[in-house]
Amino acid sequence: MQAVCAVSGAVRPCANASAGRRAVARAALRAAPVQRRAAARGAVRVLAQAAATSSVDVAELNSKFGTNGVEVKAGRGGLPTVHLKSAAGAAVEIALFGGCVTSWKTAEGREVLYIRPDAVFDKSKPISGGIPHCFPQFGPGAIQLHGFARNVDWSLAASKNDGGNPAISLLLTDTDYTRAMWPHSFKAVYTVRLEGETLHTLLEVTNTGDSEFDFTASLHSYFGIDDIETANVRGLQGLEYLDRVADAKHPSVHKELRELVTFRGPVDSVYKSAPSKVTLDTRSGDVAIASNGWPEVVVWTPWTAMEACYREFVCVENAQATSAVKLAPGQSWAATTAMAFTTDPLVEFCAGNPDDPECRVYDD
Ligand SMILES: O=P(O)(O)OC[C@H]1O[C@@H](O)[C@H](O)[C@@H](O)[C@@H]1O
Repeated sequence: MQAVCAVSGAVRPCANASAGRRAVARAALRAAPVQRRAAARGAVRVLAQAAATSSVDVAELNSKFGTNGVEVKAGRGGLPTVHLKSAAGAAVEIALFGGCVTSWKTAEGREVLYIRPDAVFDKSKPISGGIPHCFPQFGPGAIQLHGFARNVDWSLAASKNDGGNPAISLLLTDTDYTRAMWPHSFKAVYTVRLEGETLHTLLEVTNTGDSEFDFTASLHSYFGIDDIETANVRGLQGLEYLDRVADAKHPSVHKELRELVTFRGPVDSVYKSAPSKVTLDTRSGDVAIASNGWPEVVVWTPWTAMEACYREFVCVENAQATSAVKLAPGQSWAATTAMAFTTDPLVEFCAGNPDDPECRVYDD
C-alpha cells in the first residue's frame, strides 16, 4: 500500500505525494473543522539571542528610523537588527550586518527561514542562514565564494509604514575594503517590506563609477523544512539546470524531468530561465516564491556534509548566477521577490484527526 504522510509517529518519506495529499486534504477539510497544529517546530529553528551589546548606537538608529511597525534593536551577538511587524501580525528581522533577513514569522508565529546551528553573529563570517546576499559574485570566481555583501555592514537608509505594512531600505556602497576586492563604485539598495504576511524584497544595484562593471548575485534563502526527505520544490520541470555537486566550476548540464524536485543526496543545481514562481513544499506548508528580474533558481542541500542540520533546511535561491549583469556608468539593475507561506491543509487536518485513514502511515 502506498505510504501516506502523517503529522507524527514513525513517518516514512512520502515526497511525491503532494498533489494527492492536497486533494485528500481539500475533501477532508470540507467534512471536518481544521485543528490548529500546536507544536510550532519551526519556531525554535532560529537560535536564541545572545546577550551582547552593540557598538552601533541602536537607540540613535531607532529614533531616526523607528516608526509604526519598525524598530531597531540589538539582536543576536549585539548586531543592530531591524524588526518589522505588519498589522497582519507577521514579523521580520533584518541584521544590518550582511543586510541579512534573519527571521520571518507568520502571524501565528511560525518561523519560515532557517539559521544553521553553526551560525555566528560576531562578524567573523557571514551569517549562515536566513536570507544573505551573494553579491557581486555568486561564485565560484575571482573573489570570496559569494562575494562581500553578506560580510559587511549595510546602513539603514529609510523606513516607512503604509497602511500597516512596514518597509525599510538598506544601503551598501563601495569602500576601500570592497574596492580592494572588486575595483568598482556601486550603490546597492535593498528594500524589505512586509505586506500582510508576505515578505517582499527589492534589490537595486547602480553603477556609480565611470567604467562598466559586471556582477552576479543571489538571495541565498535558507528555508526551514520538516525533513529534507519530505520536502520538494515545484515549478522547475522542463528547465535546463547545471548540476554543480561534483564540480561547481565545471557543472554538468541536464534537463529537469521531475514535477517535484526531491532530495535523496547532495543537490547543488542552478536552474536557468526559471519561471516567475516556484514553490517549496516544507511538508508543514508551502513557501511560494514569486520573483521578477531574477532569471535563475538555485537549489542547494549539503546533505550529510552538514550532518548536524541538513535535514532541517534547504536553500531555494533567486539568482543571477550563470550570466553576469553588465552595467554601464549610471545604469541600474533591479530584481524583486515576494514570498508567502501557507500551511499544508492536510497537516492541519491530521493534527486534529490522527486516526483518520488519510492520516495513517503504512509500510510499503
Ligand atoms: O556559504 P554558505 O551559506 O555555506 O553556502 C554555500 C553554498 O551556497 C550555495 O548557494 C551554492 O550553490 C553552494 O555551491 C555552496 O556550497
